[in-house]
Amino acid sequence: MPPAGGPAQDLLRHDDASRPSTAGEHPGGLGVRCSGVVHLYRTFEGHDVVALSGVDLVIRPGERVAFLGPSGSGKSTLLTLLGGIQKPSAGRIFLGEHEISRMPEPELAALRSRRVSTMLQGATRNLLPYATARQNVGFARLALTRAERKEAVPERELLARVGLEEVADQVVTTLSGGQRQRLALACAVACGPQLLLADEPTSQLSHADRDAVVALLHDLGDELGTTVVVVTHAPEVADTFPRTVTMKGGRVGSEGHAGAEYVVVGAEGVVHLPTHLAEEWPAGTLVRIEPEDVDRLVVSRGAGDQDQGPDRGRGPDAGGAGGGISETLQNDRRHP
Ligand SMILES: Nc1ncnc2c1ncn2[C@@H]1O[C@H](COP(=O)(O)OP(=O)(O)OP(=O)(O)O)[C@@H](O)[C@H]1O
Repeated sequence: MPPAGGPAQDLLRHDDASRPSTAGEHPGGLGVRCSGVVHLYRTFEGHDVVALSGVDLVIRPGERVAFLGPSGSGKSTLLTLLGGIQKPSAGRIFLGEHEISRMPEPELAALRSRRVSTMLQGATRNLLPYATARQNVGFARLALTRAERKEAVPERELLARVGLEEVADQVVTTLSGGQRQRLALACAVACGPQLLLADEPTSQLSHADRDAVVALLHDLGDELGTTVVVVTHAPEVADTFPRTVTMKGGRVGSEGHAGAEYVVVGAEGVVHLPTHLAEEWPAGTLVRIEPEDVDRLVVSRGAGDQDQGPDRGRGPDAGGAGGGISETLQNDRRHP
């Protein structure tokens, strides 16, 4: 297994210090700001599906974030919006100073080809299947000028750094799943992006391939300051990211920072209950919210709820202790 264990600067930097590389420019990361982002899909039958229902999110330049959340919660949709692949139905998205939600397509295409790389779910969706590994990297670099291409890390060297030197001239269809994913990553970083978005980059990989891909993603962040956002279902992958954003029902439900989990207050003061409580206190349940002090709320399901809540027909044993489950919510000001 290749460079995963190697020094961080090995990923893209050219060995010959006298020859500058695209990677050597250290362009830094691109920050992201989403405000009230809503996205609807129209199905063939003409129904609207609400994929995102009001996402407010800020990602700082150079941050590394893992998007988590149940299937259908909107992770992939949000990633494609950040990558400028789709435009939101409503709301605003900024990458750095640029508002991509209103950007004309030619400008958006330039951003996508030079500054933002999106790895779609499934390595082969990002690759030309009947081209060789080396040709794929060459294709990914078409947006570079001739001079920039000359300065960039040579294709073979880039492939060596993701452990694919031996298979540089093999066509994609002959590569293993892990090799394809590493090739997709090499293509994604080939122009030295400032924002890398990767949807399930480790799904269906062996543990060794998964760890190698994750290490490469972090190397990119270390080396170029690239902002890295991944969608993942794998706790082993999420654990390597300093920040997690958990999507719930089309918006940001909670965030993890340095191992602590925070519920996120949404528009109009809406918060999601922790999952274990949401099951016991179904939608429509009446709760009391009482301030205990300035940074603490007590949320309790009162006795009256048994008569008024939506589960009133479920009997006294259904869900929770009618007389007094309570949860204390604390606004932790240590949160960055
Ligand atoms: N092309 C589409 N047409 C219609 N509905 C769609 C389309 N793509 C996604 N959806 C719907 O939008 C919602 C969000 O989907 P999305 O794929 O973003 O969620 P996700 O959290 O990434 O799910 P998963 O973890 O399964 O990939 C889901 O209800 C999904 O069925």
